[in-house]
Amino acid sequence: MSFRKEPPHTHGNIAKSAVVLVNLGTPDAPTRRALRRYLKEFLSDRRVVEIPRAVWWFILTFIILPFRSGKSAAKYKLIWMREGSPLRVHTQKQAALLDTMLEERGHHAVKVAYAMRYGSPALPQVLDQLKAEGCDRIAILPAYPQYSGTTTGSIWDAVFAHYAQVRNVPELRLVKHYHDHDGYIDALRDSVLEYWENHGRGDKLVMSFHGVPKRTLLLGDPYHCECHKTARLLAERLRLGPTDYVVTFQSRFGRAEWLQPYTAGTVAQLAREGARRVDVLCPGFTSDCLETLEEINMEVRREFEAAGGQDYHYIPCLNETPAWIAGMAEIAEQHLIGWPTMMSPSQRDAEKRDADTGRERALQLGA
Ligand SMILES: C=CC1=C(C)c2cc3[nH]c(cc4nc(cc5[nH]c(cc1n2)c(C)c5CCC(=O)O)C(CCC(=O)O)=C4C)c(C)c3C=C
Ligand SMILES: [Fe+2]
Ligand SMILES: [Fe+2]
Repeated sequence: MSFRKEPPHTHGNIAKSAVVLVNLGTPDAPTRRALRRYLKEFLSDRRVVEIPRAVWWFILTFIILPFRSGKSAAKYKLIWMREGSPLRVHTQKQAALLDTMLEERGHHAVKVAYAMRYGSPALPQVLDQLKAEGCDRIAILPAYPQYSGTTTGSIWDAVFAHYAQVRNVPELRLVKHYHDHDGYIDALRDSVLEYWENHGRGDKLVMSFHGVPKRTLLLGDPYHCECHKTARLLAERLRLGPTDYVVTFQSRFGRAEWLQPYTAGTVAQLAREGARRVDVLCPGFTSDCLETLEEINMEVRREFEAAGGQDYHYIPCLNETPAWIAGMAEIAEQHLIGWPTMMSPSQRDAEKRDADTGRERALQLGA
């Protein structure tokens, strides 16, 4: 096996640190063609669909891609923003704001980049670019607060697969999860309280998380428990009683059983039981995306109204809210400990002078 082309090693380089905010990925355009490319990459990941490869290849190629690409493109068209897909727009803005926030907190020597697990900007390209810029310390921050093998585990696969081809591998830190981190829970609490202050409050708060097949829970994936812990902590912070909120799972894909209760069925049931108003929050998504803006704010709203519900409120994701940017900075800081992130430009110059002296010494020694 050959390795990727490595920039020549030079003595005296000051290693820079970087945080890479990694999200799922999204199509480049709301078109059938772009959806086909995106879904093919996403759904070919054996972390995402765990059925025998040959069987799945057949189903994906001849059933899912031909039928789903067009249907999904139509859904993306409904939520597409002037600047592009909401998921990418928010992730990009979050990364830029996190960069500024870390700078304000004194971390002058950290760069923040963003990447996608599927689609663009592709994680391997971003990691290559950071290497070219001299970043030799990389912290990977997934956009998923709760760990699941299907999401965070898959990001690790991509990171390891990339560095398996690299000779000079940077120092790495991987943020596994922050489902119970104060910075995240407090940001969620603030966003719900602000929403209630501006729009009043419903009979029930529905906390809807993206689902996964139930089988993954039975096989040891901690995702379900982490979602429930997030919900419990948020409910405590909001001083909710056990009947004031419900935890549900959305976005079922395929025919197998997924984590229950399902969001759409629960919301319709609440309407039938006489709830006039529900407020729906998606705490597992840190950026608004297809699954929140179309599925929750459009499809599930219709189900609630069809079942006799009157007043349906969707509470937006954390997106670029200042509390969440501060929360992300706290999470990042905890994982940057021990790295020289606070070096000021003058300290960097001094360090460089020392390093240059070291280089001269190395040259004398013939290194
Ligand atoms: C938040 C965590 C997520 C988990 C866990 C997750 C698991 C998972 N998803 C699918 C299938 C699809 N998901 C799709 C979109 C999508 N999924 C997440 C997040 C999680 N997925 C996000 C943020 C998005 C939105 C992306 C965007 O562009 O806005 C889609 C594509 C959309 C569609 O065609 O409906 C599919 C398909 C599986 C199978 C799975 C776990 C096994
Ligand atoms: Fe998904
Ligand atoms: Fe559990």
